[in-house]
Amino acid sequence: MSLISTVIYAAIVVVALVGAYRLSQTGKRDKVLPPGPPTRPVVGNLFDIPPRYAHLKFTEWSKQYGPVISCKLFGSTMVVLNDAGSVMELMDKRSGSSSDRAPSYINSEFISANNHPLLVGASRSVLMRKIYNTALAQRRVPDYLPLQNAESVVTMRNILHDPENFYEELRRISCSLALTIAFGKRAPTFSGKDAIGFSVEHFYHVAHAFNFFLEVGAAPPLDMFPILKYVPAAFAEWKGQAIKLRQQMQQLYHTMLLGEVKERLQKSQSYGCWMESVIQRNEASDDMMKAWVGGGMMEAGSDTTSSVLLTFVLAAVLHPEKVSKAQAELDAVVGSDRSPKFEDLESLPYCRAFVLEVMRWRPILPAGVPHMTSKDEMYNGMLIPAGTVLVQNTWAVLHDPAMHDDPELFMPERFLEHKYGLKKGLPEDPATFRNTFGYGAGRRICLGLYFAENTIKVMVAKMLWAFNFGLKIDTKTGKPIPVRDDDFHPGHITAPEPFKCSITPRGDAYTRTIEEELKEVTPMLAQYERGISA
Ligand code: HEM
Repeated sequence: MSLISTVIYAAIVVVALVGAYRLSQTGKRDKVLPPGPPTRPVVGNLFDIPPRYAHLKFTEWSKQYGPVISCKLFGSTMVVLNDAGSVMELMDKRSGSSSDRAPSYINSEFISANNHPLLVGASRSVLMRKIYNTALAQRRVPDYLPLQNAESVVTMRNILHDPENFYEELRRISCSLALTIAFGKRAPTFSGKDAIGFSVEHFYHVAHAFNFFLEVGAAPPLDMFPILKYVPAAFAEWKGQAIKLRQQMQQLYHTMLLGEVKERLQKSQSYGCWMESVIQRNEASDDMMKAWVGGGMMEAGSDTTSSVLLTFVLAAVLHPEKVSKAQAELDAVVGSDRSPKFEDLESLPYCRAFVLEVMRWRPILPAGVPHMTSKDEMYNGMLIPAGTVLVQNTWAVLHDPAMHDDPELFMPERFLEHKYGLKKGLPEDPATFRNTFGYGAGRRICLGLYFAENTIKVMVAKMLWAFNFGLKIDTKTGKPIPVRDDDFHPGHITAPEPFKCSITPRGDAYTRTIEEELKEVTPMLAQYERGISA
């Protein structure tokens, strides 16, 4: 063997050994990282994280390894924060370095061209958040109270007439409110199409398809193995699905919704809605961004609010004794001649506590929306490297037995005894806890928080005032149909799986008031019914 071939041979051996060593280290947890479940070579903890209810697994691990745990997914690191202290320190206080999002190849290259407000990186999110704040800032949201009140009256009336349809109705109102603010028109029914062909049903169909597509397993792990991007379309089913979804979303957000507003402005007409000002102020970089700003408001606002309202119905069905307490309060403060309004909430502490407990008991984004760190951070002697996916385990924070008595129990009373629903004696200091963990953290905290809170408070107060809730009786067996308190559908936004229940008016006086109030709000809502075909 010549000297040259010996050198080449030796080099090949070295490269192979280095490669083998690197591969054997892939998926391994470095000692400086937060602790976590044992890793496997190469894949790390990939197969330990269940695709369904991952937040429960993280909570279980946190009992074994401590409140801050890490998981390895091939070469990437994920850190899960399971208590209030670590979320407030790392995500709230140090939000300058924890407000990025992990890149998603499918979203940026195929679907939204990096325009989805929830998924954009930290720097682009600054512009998007500025645009959203022109509609959703705390000082703006009182403007929407008359609309929220009127739509809630419609919902009470629709449930009164068709109680079995409560699931669709709660989805309708949540979507209709976002639609009205953004595009200046309402959606009076779930399935009906308006003049441009928009329907709530179709909107949820497309939004759910997008959510499911981004879930682990729906497409190959392209962000971890970029080489998979180059697999020809004939062998990669996901490419065809992604292209179809992009077409559907562009048709809905760009052609239909944005197109309608632009056409109106070209004719010098105006509904005075937020998207008109987004177009006129021209802050968004291009039309695609404008379309996603509008569509994103609908997406971020509809499924979330409706999931909380559906969770409320579930809690009300399972806890009639708590409903009775709220009704006693409502009868004393409001009576039956009118339904409660937002202004009454000041005098309705039990109803407010009911809302807070619904959101604590079953948070609808139990594992939040993951952030990504942009620089190394140390926390209690552990390293959280730049590029770590940071998960706020909202479920664990709100079910922490060190903070909450009997966290699994539905007990609005805990919020009467303590501002944050914590154990007696724990401080009521805003530096140690807050009631908004369900809305995320730091610089990426939900932009619709104030608006959503008002919708939920008004709706919950009105529903508690109007209806009794209970189990449905099976007409064949004469027995109540059981309802589970833990049957929530998978996905990062979760809601109770459809369930049967009985929702009945509390009496004739309440029914009469609902019908009367419907007449009062109808003219106000009519202004948002332009362009709605029969
Ligand atoms: C109860 C209802 C709602 C809940 C529980 C909720 C929860 C959340 C959560 C957990 C996030 C991610 C925060 C983070 O990354 O830390 C988020 C983001 C967001 N939410 Fe909400 N949300 C609700 C309603 C709404 C509504 C009604 C709107 C608009 C009308 C809205 C608009 C947004 C937007 C635009 C973002 C993206 C913020 C960003 O990534 O910078 N949300 N929401």
